Amino acid sequence: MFKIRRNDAEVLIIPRKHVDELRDMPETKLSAMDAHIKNMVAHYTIGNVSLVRDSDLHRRTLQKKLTPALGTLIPSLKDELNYAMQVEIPSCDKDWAGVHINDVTIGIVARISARVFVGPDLCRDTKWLHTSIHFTKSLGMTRNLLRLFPAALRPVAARLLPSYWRIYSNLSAAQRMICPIIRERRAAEASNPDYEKPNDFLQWMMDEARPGEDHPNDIAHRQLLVSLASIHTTSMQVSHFIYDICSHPEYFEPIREEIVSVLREDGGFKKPTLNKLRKMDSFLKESQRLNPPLTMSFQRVVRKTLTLKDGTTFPAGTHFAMASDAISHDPACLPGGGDPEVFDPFRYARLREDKSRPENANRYQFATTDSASLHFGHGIFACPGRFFASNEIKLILCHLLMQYDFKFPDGQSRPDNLCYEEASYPDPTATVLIHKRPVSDPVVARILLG
Ligand code: HEM
Repeated sequence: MFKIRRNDAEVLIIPRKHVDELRDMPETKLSAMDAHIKNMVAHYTIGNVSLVRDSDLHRRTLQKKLTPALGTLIPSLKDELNYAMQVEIPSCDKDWAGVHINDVTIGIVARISARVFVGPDLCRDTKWLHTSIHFTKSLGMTRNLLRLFPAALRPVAARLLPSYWRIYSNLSAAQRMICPIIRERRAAEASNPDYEKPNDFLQWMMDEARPGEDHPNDIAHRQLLVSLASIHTTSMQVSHFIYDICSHPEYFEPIREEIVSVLREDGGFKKPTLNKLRKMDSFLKESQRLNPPLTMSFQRVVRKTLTLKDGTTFPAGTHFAMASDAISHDPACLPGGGDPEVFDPFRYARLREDKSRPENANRYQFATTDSASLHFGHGIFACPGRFFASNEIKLILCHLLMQYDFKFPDGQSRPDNLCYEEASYPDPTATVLIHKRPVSDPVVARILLG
């Protein structure tokens, strides 16, 4: 056990052996949200901290409404994806085009997520797309800068940062766009017994909201917080995948063969289709293992002094985390053995297909967490959007990989990731070359393009 000193806080790194005892401890004892609030410097970046501290409306809605609806969302995600690819990918039919792939993936993810979050009209509104993307950028920048200042100076420092003011102008813009929609929907529901409610995350939050959680301004703010939690995390994963497959081009064919075989077998994107893409799932997990979004995860703040079974005591207020990146590089934590420094994208697929271990079939998936795989967190406060993220990423990759070839420009290799404190990002300035390819299988072409 050791402490690391971040610019703004001391974080205790605890051993992996404790994670199973801690994973399901209730918020009253151990708080994931208190850690998020500290990490986000939320008194400045969110402002109304009680929105997230005293209510879990968006987490509840993700778990109770979004995840169970995943199978039914594929047609609208796919529809928006075809449109998003036309808008976000430059023309490259005749020749290779250079792109900053991270810009492309942010654009695509923001658009298709918005289709599910706010419905078919607002998701094509460039003002909404700009607001949801730039809210995250401004908030991230403000958080990083404010972490450099002692708490006493933050009230002054925040007001000197243009990014701080941008957070609140993005929030006002979101409220101006979302609040009238909420009011219209409520009025329609109250006045028309045959009113059919829209099937989007905004509506699910409206339905799920308890008294005190239902003010339109707060729902709009939450909608931005869900964008914050989802757009950049998901698009970074797609960018890492593209960087990794360009570094290991021998994997294009096996992944494409799997897509063709699964789509032909199912005749389209049916409910189980994306789960059948085991090689792609394994590639994603390996890519995340070596390029995690955070080097330390499972961050929690102890609310009441806590004594574990082995006598270890954490005083109230302790902020701890697991060294999730170091764990990913520990040979003892690598399922199936092997060298953790080697990029072996099908290592998890092989484990799942091992007929002598039928219990493995549903383990080691991209979206599953365990004490050795902590990049979505773990336990009751693990990322509630990870199943949606996994589906969305696979759908995007099926379309991108079947319709485009990718490679690095001559002489360029995988760009190093950028790091700031515990956060790590794919280099947004690296260029990838992209070229349209024909989808030769007619069944797959109809499914993807239809
Ligand atoms: C590859 C993409 C993603 C990654 C790597 C990721 C990672 C994480 C991690 C590490 C946490 C903290 C978990 C913990 O402390 O145990 C988290 C929390 C969270 N994630 Fe994700 N996430 C992703 C996508 C998404 C998406 C798509 C959504 C929404 C649709 C989402 C919504 C959230 C929310 C709301 C929380 C805070 C949970 C709370 O309220 O306690 N995430 N995520």
